[in-house]
Amino acid sequence: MASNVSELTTYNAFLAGEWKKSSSGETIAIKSPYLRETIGYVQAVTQDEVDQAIQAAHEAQKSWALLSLSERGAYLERWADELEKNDKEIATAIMQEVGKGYNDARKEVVRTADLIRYTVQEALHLHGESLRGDGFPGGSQKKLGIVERVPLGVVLAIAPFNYPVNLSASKIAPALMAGNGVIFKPATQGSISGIKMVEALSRTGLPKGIISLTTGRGSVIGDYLVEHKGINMISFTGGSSTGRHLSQQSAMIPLVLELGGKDPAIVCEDADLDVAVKSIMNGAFSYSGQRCTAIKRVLVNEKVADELVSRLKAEVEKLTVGSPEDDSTIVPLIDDKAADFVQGLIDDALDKNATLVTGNKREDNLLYPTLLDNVTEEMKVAWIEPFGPVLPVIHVQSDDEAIALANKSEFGLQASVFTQDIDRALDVARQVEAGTVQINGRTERGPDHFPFLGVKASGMGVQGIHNSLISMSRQKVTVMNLK
Ligand SMILES: NC(=O)c1ccc[n+]([C@@H]2O[C@H](COP(=O)([O-])OP(=O)(O)OC[C@H]3O[C@@H](n4cnc5c(N)ncnc54)[C@H](O)[C@@H]3O)[C@@H](O)[C@H]2O)c1
Repeated sequence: MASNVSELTTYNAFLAGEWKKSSSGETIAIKSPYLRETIGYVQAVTQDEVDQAIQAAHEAQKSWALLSLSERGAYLERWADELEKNDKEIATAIMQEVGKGYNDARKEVVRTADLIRYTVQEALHLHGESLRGDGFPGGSQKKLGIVERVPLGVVLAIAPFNYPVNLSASKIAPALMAGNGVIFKPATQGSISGIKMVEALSRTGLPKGIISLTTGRGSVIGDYLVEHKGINMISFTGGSSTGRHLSQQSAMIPLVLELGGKDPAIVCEDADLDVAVKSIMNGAFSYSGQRCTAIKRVLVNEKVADELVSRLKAEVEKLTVGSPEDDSTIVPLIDDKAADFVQGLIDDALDKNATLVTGNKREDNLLYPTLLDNVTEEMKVAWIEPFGPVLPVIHVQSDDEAIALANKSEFGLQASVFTQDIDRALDVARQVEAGTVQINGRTERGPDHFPFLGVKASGMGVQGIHNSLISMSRQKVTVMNLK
C-alpha cells in the first residue's frame, strides 16, 4: 500500500478541457482525518472560471449529444478500465483524504467501474415509444407520436465526502450517457479523490470541455454554481440543510436531492436475533457510521430488548478501532467538528439519563463505538443524524409504537425490519415512511441498479442507474401528421 504524503502536491482543476491552476492564485489545504496533517492542496476556482467551464460544457455538449450511444459508451467503458487499472492509487487517495479503510476504498473504486459499465448498458437499452393518435376519442390513425429521450444540457453534479468516487461517478456517468455536459463539484474533503477519478476520465480522450471539475470554497462558488443560468439540472448528494438551501437557490430546473437519514432498525420480538445483530452492527458502525444509510437508531420490542442490547454490546466491543490503513471499522471522523458534534449528542443523552452500555471514549476526532440504551424521545440522539459511531436503542411495546416513532422523524431514507413473520414484515414495511424498507437486512444504497430515494427531509427524486438516466434527460415528442 502506497502511503506517501511527504511530497505535498498542489492539484490542478480541470477547466474546459485543461488541467490548470486557478487565476485566483489561491489553494485550499486538504487535511487527512487520521494523519491529522495536510496531504495536498486543491485550486480555489473563481466565478469567472465557473462561467468559462459552463460555457465550454454547452459548446461541447452539442456535438457530444450527436455521437451515437455506443460512441459515448466507449469513452465510459475506457473510463471504467482506467479506474480499475489505477484502483490502488485512487483507493489510497480516498483512504488518506476521507479516512476510509483501504479495502473499503478499493471496493468503492471497483464498484464504481461496475456502475459505469452498467450505466452504459442501461443507456444502450433504454427505449422510446410511439403513440397512436386514435387512442384518444376523436383522434386519427394518421397521427403518430414518437417519444424519445433527449439531454437536458449541462448537469451540475455535487457530491459529499463519504463516497467521493462512487457518489460522484453515479452522477457523472448517467449525465454523460444521456448526452449532457457536466460540471462536477466534489466535496472539499474528497476533492483529491475526485481529481484522480476525473484524471482517469480525461485519459480516455473525452471531448474537451464536456466535463469540468471545479474545486473551491462553497462560499465562493457553491451558490454561484447552483444559481447559474447555464446549469440545466442539479444532482446533489449531501446533508439535508445544504439540500434545502439548494432547493431554495435554484430556480425552475430539475433537481434530484439525496440527503441525510435517521434509518431505524425495527426489531420485533420474533426476530432472528443472529440476523438482527449482524445487520445492525454492520449497518451502524462500518466507516464509523459515516454513511447516509447507516442504521442510526434501534427500535426494539421490550420483550427482546435486554438480550439484543447485551449481544450488541459484545459485538461493539469486538470492533477494531484505529487507522484506515489497518482497515479498522472505527476510524477517525472526517474532522474535529464532526467529532464534537457526535460527542454533544452523546453528552446530551447521558445528561438525560440514557444508559451508557459501552463506549464514550475519545482521542481527538477518533470516537470509540458507543451504544446507548434506554434512549427516550427527549434526547437529541433519538432524532438527529450523528454521522458517527453512536447507536441509540429505544424500547417499544408494539409494532405500532415502533412505526409511530419511525415516522415521527423528519427523515425517511431507509428502514430495516427484523421479524420471522413475512406478513408482519410486509405490514410494517407498508406503514413506514421511507424510500426503501429492508426486511431482515441492513439499510444500504446498493445494489446500484435498484431505485434509491429518500422521502421527507431525506430527498427528492430518485437515483439508481435507470432512474438517474431518466432524471438527466427529458422526453421529446415528435408528431407525424400523415396524409
Ligand atoms: N442520501 C444519500 O444518498 C446520501 C449519501 C451520502 C451522504 N449523504 C448525506 O451527506 C451528509 C454528509 O456529507 P457532507 O458532510 O459532505 O454534506 P454537505 O451537505 O456538507 O456537503 C455536500 C456537498 O455540498 C457542497 N456544498 C455546500 N454548500 C453548498 C452550497 N451553498 N452550494 C453548493 N454546494 C454546496 C459541499 O461542498 C459538498 O460538495 C450526511 O447528511 C449524509 O447523510 C446522503
